[in-house]
This record gives sequence, C-alpha cells and structure tokens, in this order.
Amino acid sequence: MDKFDLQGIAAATFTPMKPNGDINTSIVGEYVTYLVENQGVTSIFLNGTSGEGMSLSTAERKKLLEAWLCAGRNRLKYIIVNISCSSITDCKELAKHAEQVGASAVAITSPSYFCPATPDALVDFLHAVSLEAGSLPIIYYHIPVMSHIPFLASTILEAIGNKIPNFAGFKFSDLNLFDASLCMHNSGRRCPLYYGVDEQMLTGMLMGAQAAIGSTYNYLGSKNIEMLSLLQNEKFQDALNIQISIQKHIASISKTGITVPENKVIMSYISGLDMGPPRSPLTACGASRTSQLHRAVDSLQSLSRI
Ligand SMILES: CC(=O)N[C@@H]([C@@H](O)[C@H](O)[C@H](O)CO)[C@@H](O)CC(=O)C(=O)O
Repeated sequence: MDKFDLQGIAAATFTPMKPNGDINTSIVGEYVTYLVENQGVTSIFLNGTSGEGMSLSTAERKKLLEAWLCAGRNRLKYIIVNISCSSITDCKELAKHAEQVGASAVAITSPSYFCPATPDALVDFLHAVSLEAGSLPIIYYHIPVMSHIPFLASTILEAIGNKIPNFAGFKFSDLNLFDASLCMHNSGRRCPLYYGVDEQMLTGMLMGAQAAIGSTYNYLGSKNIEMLSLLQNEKFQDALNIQISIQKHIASISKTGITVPENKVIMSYISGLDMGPPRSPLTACGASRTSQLHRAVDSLQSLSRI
C-alpha cells in the first residue's frame, strides 16, 4: 500500500454478522466491490464505532482485518484499523498484529471504564501502545460522545507534543469545530485531522480537515465525493445544497445522529448485502422501525443515485 496520506473520504465499515451474532467475513469481498464500484470509496476505517470494534474479541478483530486486507488487495488504498481496547495488553497485541499483517495505520481512543485522570496519563497509554505498532502511523480517535473523555482534542495534542514519533493526527468525531481548528492551525505544527461528523463534513473540510471518515460514506459515498469535488471547484452553494440534503436525510432518521443498528439496516437495504444484526448489548431494529428506515431511504431519491 502507498505511504499514508488519506484524502477525501473513508468509510467506517460495519461488521457483517450472522443471525446468531457471529462475525460473517464471507461477504467482505462483495462489500469491497460495493464500496469501490458503487460508491467510489477506496479507503476504510475498520473495527471502529460503526464496526462495533469494542464489542468484538481480539481474535475477531484480527480475523476481520485479515479478511479486509485480503479482499482489499489492489482494490483499497488505505485500511485504517481501530485497535482501541480497555486492556493495554490487548491494545498492544492488536497494534503488533496490524503492523505484521500490513494495515495502513492504527487508530486508538482512550480507555473509558478507568478513564485517564489527566491528558498526560492518556498520552502515556498511547505511547506504550504506539511502541508496538512499528512504523505504522498512529491516529488518536477523538470521539467524546462515546469515550466520555473530558479533555479537548487540542489539549490532548499539547500533551502529545513530540512524545509519539509516528503520531499522524486525529480522527475527530466531535461537533466542536473550534477545538478542531485549534488542532489544525494553532499547534505549532499542522496536525492532520480526519473529520468524523458526517452531518457537517463540508464545514469540517472547509476548516481544513484533510479527509473525512464516517459511517454514512458506506452508502452515501458517491454523493459525498461529489460534494467534495464541488467544494474543490469553489462551487460552494452546490456543495452546501448536497450537505443540506444529507442533513435532512440524517435528521429524518434521528436528530442526534444515526446509530449502529439503524445504519446496519440502511446499509443492508441500499447495498443488498446483509449486514446482519448488531451485537449485544445493541439491539436490532424491530419491524416497524425497519420499514420506517426503508421509507426514509426511499425518499432519498431526491439525492438521486446513491
Ligand atoms: C458517533 C458515531 O458513530 N459517529 C460516526 C459518524 O459517522 C455518524 O455515524 C454520522 O455522523 C451519522 O450520525 C463516526 O464518527 C464513527 C466512525 O467513524 C466509526 O465508525 O468509528
């Protein structure tokens, strides 16, 4: 794979599961084909929030990475893998494995049962894990809505300083664009930022994010690529029109963001690939919610080809 320089969008993939809750790697090849051929998406973020990584065993996470690397060979540009775990031992094991099998980069978020008391304690954790990742780029996964870590990304960046040689930026899944901007433009060195709130991706990119990583790029990838191309060509109103229609779609599902069970239903419906149920403790959408989601997707026709 190429030297890591993620641009554009990457899909935070879902983990296909069998009805009994086991992971289903048998459709990973078709999943890659769908992303590349139907959505024009050639980079992925594996085992993240959308991929229910924190609910998978380390063995399952390794198996998924290997399956995606195999299916993605010569077809995917970058495979970034989330290796976050509560146990630093597991986290190190996944870092080492990611390097050995050839992932493009690893992402780590903070443990959140025993939260680090200070940004320095968090950096110590990241540093210890990063030592196992060889030369792989290390991305800090800032997602306070899930991790409940109270520190701003810009504060974490200050604490990182030069302590993590392969530090390669933030996956920034937060609405606070002021904090994002401080990371990108006020840190003494330009910190790459991969924006993670799909509802306001356009603004994140306008502020200077290098790329975007999110769940909806699995099935709205081509629309988002079109929006970014309009942005690049300074057709701001046209780009904004697309962002607003995407926001309307997301709001028609939930005003606080789309969760994994809903996303798996939507992805299955649009792609025709069965993502299966989410893993416990998440619960599958019932029949009435599922038809509501299907109707919301049908009305996406206003966005034309998805
Ligand atoms: C909280 C959450 O799951 N956020 C998503 C978004 O892509 C989110 O699903 C989207 O903005 C729709 O609300 C991503 O930031 C998460 C992500 O990239 C991942 O799966 O790791």
